[in-house]
Amino acid sequence: MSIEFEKFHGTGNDFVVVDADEYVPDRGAFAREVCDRRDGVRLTDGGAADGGATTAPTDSVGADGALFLALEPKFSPPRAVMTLVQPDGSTAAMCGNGARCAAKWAAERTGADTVMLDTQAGTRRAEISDDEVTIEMGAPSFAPGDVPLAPDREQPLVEETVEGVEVTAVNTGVPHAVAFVEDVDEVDLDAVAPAVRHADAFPEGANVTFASRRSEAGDGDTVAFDQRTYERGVEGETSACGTGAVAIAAVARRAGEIDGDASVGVFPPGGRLGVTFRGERASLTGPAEREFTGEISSTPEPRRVSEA
Ligand SMILES: N[C@H](CCC[C@H](N)C(=O)O)C(=O)O
Repeated sequence: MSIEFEKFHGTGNDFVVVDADEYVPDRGAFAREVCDRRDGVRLTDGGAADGGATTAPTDSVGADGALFLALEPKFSPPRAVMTLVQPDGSTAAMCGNGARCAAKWAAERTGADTVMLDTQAGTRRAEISDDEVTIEMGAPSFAPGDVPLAPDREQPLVEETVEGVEVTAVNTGVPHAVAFVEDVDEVDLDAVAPAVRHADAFPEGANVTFASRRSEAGDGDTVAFDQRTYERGVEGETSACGTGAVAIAAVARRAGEIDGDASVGVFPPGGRLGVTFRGERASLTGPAEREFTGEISSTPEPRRVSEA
């Protein structure tokens, strides 16, 4: 049994997108398999033909996650239920770049330029233009129960040292530990981030995001930051992370470093993301592109519990 997929990326954060109507009995096993950068997604013959492929990789390309999308086209605007299953088989409640890809996917199928996405972090409205998607990201929360922090914790975790790194904890749909440093490129992410990601302070783990302020902003931004994020579930650095970009802006805002209505440019290795706020609610803007389509020839069947 083969499964059709479309490969998208949002600022280099890349996803295998699968219509929820496809028969995938074990999504965790599927994601583990297709996201593998050594043995994961391959194009089958003809896979590029119907997708207007811009690239046709012959080798495995892997992905940062598998997005399962259940389209409900009868609503106006159309809706889609989004589930992100990560390379380790876990699900994440929200993904800013994945949501922008999901919105683009739904827009291509329906012709709509506004799409409502139902995520585990809430319903998010997305506006799609030719090359960019803007998505509502809700109000970032520093509340201990929302991040979440350890159950006995009553105060937000702000500028505290966790495993040797000074971080502030915020939930922007998923938990992030944000550290401001002089130069993100000087950080040995694989050396320092895993301990923070697994720290007792974060009972459900955390994505670990480093940021440094650029001396000058461009592109109409009031302020700009460089970003590098080590992601839970990927267990490594990704080329971009949308919830992380919002987390940087939210922490800088809380610290009084930027004005409430600032237009914030965030630069992960994969490009530029824009973050703005209306009141406490954030929006995220950036490119979302379909790269190619393909088929995966088989999907792992669910394992019996005794084999797991
Ligand atoms: N890359 C995503 C975030 C995924 C978060 C996930 N790694 C987790 O919380 O476990 C983004 O663009 O926002």
